[in-house]
Amino acid sequence: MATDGAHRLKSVKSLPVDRVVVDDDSPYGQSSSFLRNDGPSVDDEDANPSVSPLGSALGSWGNKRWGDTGSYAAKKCISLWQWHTHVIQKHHSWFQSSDGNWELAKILSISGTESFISYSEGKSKAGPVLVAINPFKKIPLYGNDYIEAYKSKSKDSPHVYAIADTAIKEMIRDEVNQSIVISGESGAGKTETAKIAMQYLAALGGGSGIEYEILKTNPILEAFGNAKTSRNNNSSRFGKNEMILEHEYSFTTAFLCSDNNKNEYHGKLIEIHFSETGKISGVQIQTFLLEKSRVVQCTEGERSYHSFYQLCAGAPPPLREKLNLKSVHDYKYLQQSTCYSINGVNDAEQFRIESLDAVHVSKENQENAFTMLAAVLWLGNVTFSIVDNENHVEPVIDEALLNVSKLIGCEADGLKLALSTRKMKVGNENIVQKLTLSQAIDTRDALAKSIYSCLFDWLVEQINKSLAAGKCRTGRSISILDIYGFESFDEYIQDGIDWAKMEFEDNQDCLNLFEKVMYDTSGFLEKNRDLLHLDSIKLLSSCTCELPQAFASNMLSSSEKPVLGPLHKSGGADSQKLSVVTKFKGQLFQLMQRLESTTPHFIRCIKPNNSQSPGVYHQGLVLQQLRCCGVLEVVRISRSGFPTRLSHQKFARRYGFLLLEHVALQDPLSVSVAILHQFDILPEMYQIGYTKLFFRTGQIGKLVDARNRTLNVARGEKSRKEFAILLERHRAAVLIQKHIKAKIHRKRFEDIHGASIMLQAVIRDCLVRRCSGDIGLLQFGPGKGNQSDEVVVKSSYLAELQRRILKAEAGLKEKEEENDILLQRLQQYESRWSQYELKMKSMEDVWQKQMLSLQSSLSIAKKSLSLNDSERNSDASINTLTNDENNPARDATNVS
Ligand SMILES: Nc1ncnc2c1ncn2[C@@H]1O[C@H](COP(=O)(O)OP(=O)(O)OP(=O)(O)O)[C@@H](O)[C@H]1O
Repeated sequence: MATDGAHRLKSVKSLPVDRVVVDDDSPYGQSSSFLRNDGPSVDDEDANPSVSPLGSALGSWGNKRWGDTGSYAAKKCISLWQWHTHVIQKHHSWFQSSDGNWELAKILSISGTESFISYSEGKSKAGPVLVAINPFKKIPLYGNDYIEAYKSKSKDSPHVYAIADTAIKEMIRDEVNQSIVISGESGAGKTETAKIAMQYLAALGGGSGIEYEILKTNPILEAFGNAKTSRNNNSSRFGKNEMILEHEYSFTTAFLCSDNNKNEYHGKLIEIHFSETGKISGVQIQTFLLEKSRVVQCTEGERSYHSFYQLCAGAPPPLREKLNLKSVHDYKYLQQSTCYSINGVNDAEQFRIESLDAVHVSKENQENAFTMLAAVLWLGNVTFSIVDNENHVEPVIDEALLNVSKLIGCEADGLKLALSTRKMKVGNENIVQKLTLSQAIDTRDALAKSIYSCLFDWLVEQINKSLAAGKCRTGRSISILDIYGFESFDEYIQDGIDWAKMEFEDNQDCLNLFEKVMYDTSGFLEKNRDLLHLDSIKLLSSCTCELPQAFASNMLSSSEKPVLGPLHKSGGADSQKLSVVTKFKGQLFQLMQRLESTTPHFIRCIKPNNSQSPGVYHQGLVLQQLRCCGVLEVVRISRSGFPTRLSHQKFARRYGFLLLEHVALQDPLSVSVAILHQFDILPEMYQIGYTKLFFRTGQIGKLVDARNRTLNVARGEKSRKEFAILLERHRAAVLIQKHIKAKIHRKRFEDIHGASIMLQAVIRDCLVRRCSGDIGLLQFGPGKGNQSDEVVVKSSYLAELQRRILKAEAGLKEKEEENDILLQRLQQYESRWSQYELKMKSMEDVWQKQMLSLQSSLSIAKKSLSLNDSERNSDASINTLTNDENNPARDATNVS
């Protein structure tokens, strides 16, 4: 899905110069005009039915400003494609070539109704919305290498990873919760995209092992919440809203107008919590109404929930025996559609209890859950026989009825009564009303639907308990939602912002119409009346099995809540007023509340064909989705609203240090205003609220860049200081070394010198004594001296000589040892010295790099300054669509 080509709105190959006549049937404009409004438009009120010829259209573009600072105010009526084209280059446009395909091309010249164009390589980003086309096959664009590439920013092409990366980085940087809103029609790839986003977040925020458990929630939710539909073999029946598809404004209106019989809204919100260190600390899953009707009825070619088929095919023999499981062909709820299998899917293999193990659902609870699945299947086989001439019925006591009562743990008679009678209070009297066949079938099906949906909710609750964020929770989270979000005005109003300055197409009228109108619920809402009568709830609460009891108590407690729910005790006129609309509104309100505090990022999934085939691209279908999906709406809202919001405190704290004059002691509002002035932010580009500052798309980018640059300079300053200290140390070390070396050498010299002198003295002494002995002999003469005395003198002299020699040798040895020690010290000093040298070298490298990066940021800043100047004087709006770091437009993702 996220190939480069896939993320382009359309991949275009280079073709030779061609000659085309602008097609009157262009989906981007119905005549040769580029200003026809035949799709989602920037501003409908400017739609001009009197079309302009191509030449003048181009001419008029040349005078328009579509940059960040001008486009919000410009009122033009151009189609999405034209808009993109225009953003790329004003002389580019989309043309239909002879093979019927639409290609981006450069207009070389125009002659009358003919234009000479050159097809070119087209790259078009859809601003704050990532457009992801489902490839319907595995593509090598995911996994660790890609995660690393996006993490290190060595890749920045549009990708789900890029969106997830931005979300996680903005969460940490801004300390604001983020949301990734994934929308698209059934089969467009929302579920897969959500998984890919989760994969990235798990890789970046993983480490504790919880990321593995989080990823394991997907197979569980898919088994119990997904089913094969005509549009998607693995369609989430809790994570989608088929009604959006047909109506672009909002799902609220779409819901009303839908001709889809299911009339059920589905949704899923996965909230991933992070610890202070940016690691995942837990997850919270919120699912909205499950498509319950699928449990008891599904249309031709579709299937019920995967869990039923997986259980029947994959349950091990002991479990099979315990639940008295049969083949899928034997269950009436599954028989209706005559579709039992999915091409290429082995249901037995999909029966994977290790996922339940991974999220710590106990073996006992796993078996309880499978028992409920079997009970639902057997309920569908319960039949009725007419017992009187008023068409009243009673369930047939057969294998099905007995199995149900055994599986849920109730008496067969109790079940029989609950399915065929209804206790009512008329006045002060309690009466028992027998049910007709259709009423009994409704009651049976309502019980089956309730058991299944309660089971689903219970499973989600188990997952949430198991993966709840513990003490490490910081309150920061990224929510992944596969449904639309839209701008809320409440925040503007609360902050005193004049939101009349924003040109929104408000659908409040639709909402109002939708709410204050009284609907006749019979017929329209018939299928949504999952009314479970008190008798059935009482039956469940009387069951001996744990789960039915828990379901009953949940249903009773939710029925006591003031918000209208699916359950009404009376089952009378009041419950008829109960509408899906009310339920939907409550859910929507909660969702909006939750999302309002987040910075949203949008991914729009596109289905390239309806046959779920790889390599097949239906232009019309894609165009229709682009038109209906609201991509343009999101872009428009993000550009016309004030999507970037920061409290005065936060803004002052973050950017205050950039101020040239010292205003640190002033209040945050004054600091904020001073910053805005210093950076020449045009007054129409922001609004100052009571508590927050509101910025139009792209404005904050300038400040972010300045902040980063200044912080980089500060980092350079720090390195310089460190370098100076090291240099000083280095010099000191050299000096010390010099002195030590000199001292060592001097000492060595003195020692050797001393030893030599001593040796010389000893030898001289020896020689002198030898001479003096001879003289003595001569002097005393033989008669005067005594021979033995002479021997004594000589031997004592020799002994003295030896003693002195030994002493001199010992002295020498001692000196040598001292020398060794000194040499060792010298070596130590030398090795320390080389370490210092290495450190110095690396510091020099760092220093060099920092100098280079500073130089390059300086030149970028200079360039962007000169670009900004030239942008102000031209209509270039190219930058507004890119999410480039240096591009202010990246803030466009901050749409609420
Ligand atoms: N990125 C992808 N790579 C490969 N195949 C994909 C990708 N995205 C979607 N698909 C294929 O398309 C099918 C439908 O996708 P997915 O179930 O995510 O659609 P969806 O929009 O969630 O539909 P629904 O609203 O019905 O639940 C998937 O089962 C898968 O076969």
